[in-house]
Amino acid sequence: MSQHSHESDNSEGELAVVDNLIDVDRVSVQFGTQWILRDISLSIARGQTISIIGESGCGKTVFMKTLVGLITPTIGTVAFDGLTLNQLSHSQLATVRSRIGFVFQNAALFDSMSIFDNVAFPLRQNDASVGEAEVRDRVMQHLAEVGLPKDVTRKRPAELSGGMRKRVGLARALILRPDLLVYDEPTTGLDPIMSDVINELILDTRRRYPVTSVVVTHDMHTARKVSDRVLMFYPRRRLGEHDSQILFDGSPSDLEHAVDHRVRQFVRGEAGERLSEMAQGLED
Ligand SMILES: Nc1ncnc2c1ncn2[C@@H]1O[C@H](COP(=O)(O)OP(=O)(O)OP(=O)(O)O)[C@@H](O)[C@H]1O
Repeated sequence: MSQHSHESDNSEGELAVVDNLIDVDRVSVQFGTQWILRDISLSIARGQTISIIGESGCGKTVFMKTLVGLITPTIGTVAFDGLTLNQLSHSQLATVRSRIGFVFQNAALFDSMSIFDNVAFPLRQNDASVGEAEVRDRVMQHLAEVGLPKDVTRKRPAELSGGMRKRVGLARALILRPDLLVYDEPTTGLDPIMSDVINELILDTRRRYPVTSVVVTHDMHTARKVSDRVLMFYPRRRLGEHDSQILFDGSPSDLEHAVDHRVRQFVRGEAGERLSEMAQGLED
């Protein structure tokens, strides 16, 4: 159990141990004169799958990058497994990154490499001494887990469909057995059936490994289906100084009945007051 675990009362009044992989403490991020994130504090429990939703430009990607140390907060700290990211050396940060698997929106495969070499890449990069027999075993295991046949290994990414490329991206993200998996828009650009295949794979991956997952998505079906918890961000510039930027933090089943009408509008896909704002030329 890590040092930053703490005890809290559960509903029965007993003490339950809460073990967080990530602790975000009063984080704000500013670019130029603009605050993109303001005073965000939250924790992500080990094994939790959390979806981040919210309109374009609200800061989902900036938040995700801050979680993994790609952006240093202007104010506040992010701790990964008890390690405060902005206090780490480059090599310590690289070690933390090797514990994080990224599933990128466009799969981000290397076009000139075979599927086999794409999936093997993080393994070979991370540990030059790993033998080819082990590389082969692990690549084949992870390709099988994402439902890809053996004969894809020699192909190049361009020869596969978008859905297959996403699955290769997931196999590659899993090969180092990460503690954290970050999915950036995992279903964007896929048809509804293939989107559901990816949703099932996200669920299946969680069943197979005790991984913590953060899913940045516009797809409400994905957010509802794969998450234990949903966070809805709102653009900082549209809020008053003391308003919370997280409009919703809870179970996906509670989204429809959220107290805040902006959450209900978002999940139902209703433009609401934006239409009148646009008509008045106020929309940015
Ligand atoms: N490196 C940067 N420098 C300056 N501004 C940035 C930078 N990265 C993001 N921004 C700004 O921060 C805001 C939030 O961007 P972000 O990409 O996090 O939005 P998002 O919620 O992920 O949107 P989308 O759903 O469209 O991907 C935007 O106004 C964007 O222009």
